[in-house]
Amino acid sequence: MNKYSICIVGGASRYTPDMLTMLCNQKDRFPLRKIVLYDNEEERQNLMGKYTEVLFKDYYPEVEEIVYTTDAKEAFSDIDFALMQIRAGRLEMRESDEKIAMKHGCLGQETCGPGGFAYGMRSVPAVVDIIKEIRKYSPDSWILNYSNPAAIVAEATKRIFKDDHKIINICDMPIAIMDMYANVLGKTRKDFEPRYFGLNHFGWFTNIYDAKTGHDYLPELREILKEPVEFKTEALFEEPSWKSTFNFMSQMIRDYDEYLPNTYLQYYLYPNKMYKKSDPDYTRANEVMDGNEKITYEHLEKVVELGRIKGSEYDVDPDAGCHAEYIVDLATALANNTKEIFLIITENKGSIENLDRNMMVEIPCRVGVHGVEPLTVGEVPTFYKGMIENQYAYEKLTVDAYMEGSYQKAMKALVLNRAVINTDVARALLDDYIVANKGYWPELK
Ligand SMILES: NC(=O)c1ccc[n+]([C@@H]2O[C@H](COP(=O)([O-])OP(=O)(O)OC[C@H]3O[C@@H](n4cnc5c(N)ncnc54)[C@H](O)[C@@H]3O)[C@@H](O)[C@H]2O)c1
Ligand SMILES: O=P(O)(O)OC[C@H]1O[C@H](O[C@H]2[C@H](O)[C@@H](O)[C@@H](O)O[C@@H]2CO)[C@H](O)[C@@H](O)[C@@H]1O
Ligand SMILES: [Mn+2]
Repeated sequence: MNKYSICIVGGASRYTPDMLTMLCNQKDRFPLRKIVLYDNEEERQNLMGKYTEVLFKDYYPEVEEIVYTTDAKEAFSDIDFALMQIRAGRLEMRESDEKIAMKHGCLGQETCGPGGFAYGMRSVPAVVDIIKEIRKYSPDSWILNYSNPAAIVAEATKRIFKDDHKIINICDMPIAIMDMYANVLGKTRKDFEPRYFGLNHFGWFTNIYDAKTGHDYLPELREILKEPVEFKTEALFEEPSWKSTFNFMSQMIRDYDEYLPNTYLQYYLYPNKMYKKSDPDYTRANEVMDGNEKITYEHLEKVVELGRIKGSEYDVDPDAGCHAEYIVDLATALANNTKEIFLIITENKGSIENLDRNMMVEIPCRVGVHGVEPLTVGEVPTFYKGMIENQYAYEKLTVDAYMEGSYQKAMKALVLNRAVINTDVARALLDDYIVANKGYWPELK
């Protein structure tokens, strides 16, 4: 079997440790010869690199080369897969995005509403620069991007890297939701074959088929989930804001008579409620900085200090997060031609018959050595069509604003966003974001 060389871009991300554990667990079906961590923050990168050395010494000694670097040439030469998870401006800028939105009376969220717009304008140039570097040194590598806001990043990569079918944009929220369904029904996510349509963080499950029998679990799931249920989940989702998000699915299911919604729709269908639920002085960015990020980094320090991990009090959870599993599943499908179905953010090209062919939709696709092959979705009903077209126009205008350096397009994008709507609010938001994002955003004229 081939052995692969992979680079984790944003190597010091708090998602990297779970990813590394998952790679150790999957060595039989996705064996590695080399792993590279690339980040632009040297200190964090070195700690993650040293942690990788300890972890792989104990769990993956077969890997011939471990590299951690801030140098693009060193990072991107001789790689088969780049797994991209950068956060331009880090959590400090996420905090700024969320708090500026709240200051203007809009919900403060990292990928939805005005926060997602601000993050998109930072993320696109950073992701584009990195992809150009990757293409210089490893032109044939697969690039699996899940840097957010994935909808906007995907629209930009489609336009800028035309016909590069080896750039794939993905999100694991639907996977996490399917894990919840599986838990509720006493199954595993892999027992299901989903049907889904929409945009990233803006979509609906239409069917949850049994992968063997074809039985559709969606009607019974809708009945069960009309009230919040207890379900076994990863530690992160025990946090109050995630709990509240999963519980809120019940409200959406009671209010709408079809399908099962992505959790992120709460921000667009109930923006006022979501705004009132949030603390303008302590947003999700603060929770992550004080919680998950702190815990992750303290763990790394302890392991590196001890110099070993297997059998120690800091040993890894072999059941690492579904986020990591999904990425490795996808890489395996591309490498081993498994033809499994994944929900991917891809160009519509007629899959959803009554939506723009060029729209970057999130839909089921078969994945194999030739890349992503979308399944046919058919037509979507008027309500969903209207919602999606409005949101996609916002996403397109955001990318236009970035590419043309246009203040007008940026303002129009914000007005189209269901969490903003008012022109005076859009202008005020934009003016504050321009100041806060100096050095990250292109100049808008
Ligand atoms: N699509 C999804 O479903 C999904 C799921 C989880 C996380 N994410 C995304 O993954 C990313 C990482 O999230 P996180 O919370 O771990 O953030 P984080 O800040 O902990 O880690 C991101 C890392 O990227 C690095 N970075 C930033 N800009 C860079 C650049 N230009 N070049 C190289 N490295 C750079 C940072 O130094 C940091 O170490 C975010 O974009 C997040 O939204 C996406
Ligand atoms: O508020 P955060 O930073 O905790 O989460 C934001 C991300 O939320 C989703 O990702 C989940 C993922 O679905 C789950 O499997 C697990 O790994 O945790 C992630 C959350 O940290 C969402 O899909 C991402 O786009 C967000 O970045
Ligand atoms: Mn996502």
